[in-house]
Amino acid sequence: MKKKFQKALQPGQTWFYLLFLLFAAGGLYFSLWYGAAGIAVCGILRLASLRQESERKRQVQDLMENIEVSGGEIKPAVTHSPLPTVVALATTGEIVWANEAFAEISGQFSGARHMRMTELAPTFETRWLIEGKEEFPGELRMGRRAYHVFGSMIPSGAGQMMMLYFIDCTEYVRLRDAAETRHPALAIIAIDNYEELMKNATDSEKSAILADIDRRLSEWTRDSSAVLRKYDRDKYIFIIENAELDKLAARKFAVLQEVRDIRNHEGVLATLSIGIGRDGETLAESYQYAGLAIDMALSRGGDQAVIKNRYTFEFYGGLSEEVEKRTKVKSRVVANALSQLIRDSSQVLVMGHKNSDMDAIGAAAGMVCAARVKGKPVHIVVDQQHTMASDLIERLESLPEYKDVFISAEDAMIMCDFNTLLIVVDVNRPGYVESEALLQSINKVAVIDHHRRAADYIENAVVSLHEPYASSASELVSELLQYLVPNNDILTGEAEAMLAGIYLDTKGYSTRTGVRTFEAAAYLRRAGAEVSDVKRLFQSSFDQYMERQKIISSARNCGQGVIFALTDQEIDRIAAAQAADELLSIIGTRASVVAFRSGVDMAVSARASGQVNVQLLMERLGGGGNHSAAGAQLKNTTPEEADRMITEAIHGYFADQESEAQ
Ligand SMILES: Nc1ncnc2c1ncn2[C@@H]1O[C@H](COP(=O)(O)O[C@H]2[C@@H](O)[C@H](n3cnc4c(N)ncnc43)O[C@@H]2COP(=O)(O)O)[C@@H](O)[C@H]1O
Ligand SMILES: [Mn+2]
Repeated sequence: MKKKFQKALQPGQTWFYLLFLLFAAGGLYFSLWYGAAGIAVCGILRLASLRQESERKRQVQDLMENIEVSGGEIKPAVTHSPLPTVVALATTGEIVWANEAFAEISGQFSGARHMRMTELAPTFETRWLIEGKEEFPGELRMGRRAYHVFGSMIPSGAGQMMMLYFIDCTEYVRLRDAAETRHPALAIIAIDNYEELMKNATDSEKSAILADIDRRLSEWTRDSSAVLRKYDRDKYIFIIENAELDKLAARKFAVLQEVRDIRNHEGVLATLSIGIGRDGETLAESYQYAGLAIDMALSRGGDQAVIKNRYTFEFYGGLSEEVEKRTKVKSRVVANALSQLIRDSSQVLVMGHKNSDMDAIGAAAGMVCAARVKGKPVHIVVDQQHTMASDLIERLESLPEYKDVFISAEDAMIMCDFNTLLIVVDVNRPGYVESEALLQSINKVAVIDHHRRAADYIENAVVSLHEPYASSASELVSELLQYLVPNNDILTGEAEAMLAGIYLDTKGYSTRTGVRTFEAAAYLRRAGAEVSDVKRLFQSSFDQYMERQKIISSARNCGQGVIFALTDQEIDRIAAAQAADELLSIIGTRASVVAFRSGVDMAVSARASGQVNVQLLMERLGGGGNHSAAGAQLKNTTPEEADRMITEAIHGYFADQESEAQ
């Protein structure tokens, strides 16, 4: 209604002139002259507009009559063509000419003229024509039917025109959609903690737990036409049609919560991981996607569902804390493979993440030790202007073995050859490594990391040790070193660097520690690391202490046990991380979030304990990290925008968690 009214009052429309005339006639009452002049102006304008309109019609007519194919006029052919055809103004989409076939499909025989294309087909747009393409992307819905639309631009005296042809594809779209909804997706379901659940259980308890999991899985799929089969003691294969899968996804894979209610006599909860592959060209490809998805679910800590399609991963769940589930066999196998790789390479480069910290540098020092003992030239690639480990780097640089070991990414690019081995530590996302260009230039890459995976991770690594249950990259490297070098070949400075990495990520052995963490620490202690020397690396400067206190004083309680502090000041990343750590120690706090300015961006550090997963919270802001420590970088964002975005992310996270729990 509003649109019609606006259109009626546009210049060129009869109503516009009638209204004008009414006002001018009203003027007669006040002054004969002004009234008469008004009526005359209105008449002149109307005449001019009629002339313009008829000129435009003539030009369009000319245009239609002058379109020729092989020298023959096609106007009658186009007019009577069974192919619905339209000529419309490119600027407004106003239809200036339509043939009989278009009038039939649009149901607007004479009325189609002067209507806009979007009035007939709301999703119509012209970007494809402007970009020089000949086909509208996807299908255009008009009424209850779907069309493939082809077209081109035609310059004319009446302005830029577009000529559009419509081919009915309703039946094709119906068949394709039906095939897509019935297309099978494949899933692998794994009991995450089978060993732990069954440990010390009697035979009857084991059977009861497994029967309970089987029953809950069957009930979950009962109303669908899915097929569920157990193929190993702790694994199931699951085949389901896409439409049914969408329903399970909409209910956030409720079986994850259902199974979490099962516990053994020691109180260990059962958790599942579900890896789903969909949209593969073949069943085999969907199965391959399912394999990647289950690996992804497990490497993010389990207790979640991951869907992998042709383009991306989607994540559901993952709220519980990860449970340690590692074997030393993997470390030994990786150590052997790394040893071989180092021996076969011309040189070794080691690289951590951007804004490297003591864990990244400590782990890198461990790898330098392995390469040095094997007699290979080795360097650590680091941006010394942007590091949180400058004191540690300085200490290492004072050792004769570390003279010229630290180099910039630019120098590394010049230095590397086709037989260089690049070892990436403490990071698995390509966009977060110290130098993405270097990562892309080297084809022999090994990855050693303890962070949960996000949708993008370094693919095609020749060797990968990825353990989200480990406290730190330094813990993993210490474990590898036990198989790679004799104990007395490790320099005290290297052992202390790795111990500093463990100390950092466990916050002085208070979080994320497992038996293996202490074993690694004991090994480093035997290699000569002094705990008091390590602790000295963590002393804050007076400025850092004051910055930390300043940000803590801006904290506010967001409810749900979340404390949020934001400052528009540019502060040291370490001070922000420490503030987030400290806020978490307030009684009743389940998560802390600290945001601060970093150039034109806003940086975020988040920490959590227990049930809150700050990795999922930070992923809402494009960041990542681990269950209990995560971060994000909000590009080109003001403090006010960051405040709004973070608050929304916190509310969104808890709203999702509540809907999942229902
Ligand atoms: N933009 C991002 N995208 C993806 N992931 C990100 C992003 N920003 C951060 N992350 C990940 O989040 C966690 C936590 O990062 P953080 O900066 O909050 O904390 C790290 C260090 O800043 C902090 N740290 C360094 N030195 C000290 C110190 N002397 N005292 C206290 N704290 C310190 O420790 C955190 C180390 O994290 P790690 O790299 O995971 O070991 C992190 O995973 C980022 O990768
Ligand atoms: Mn790190």
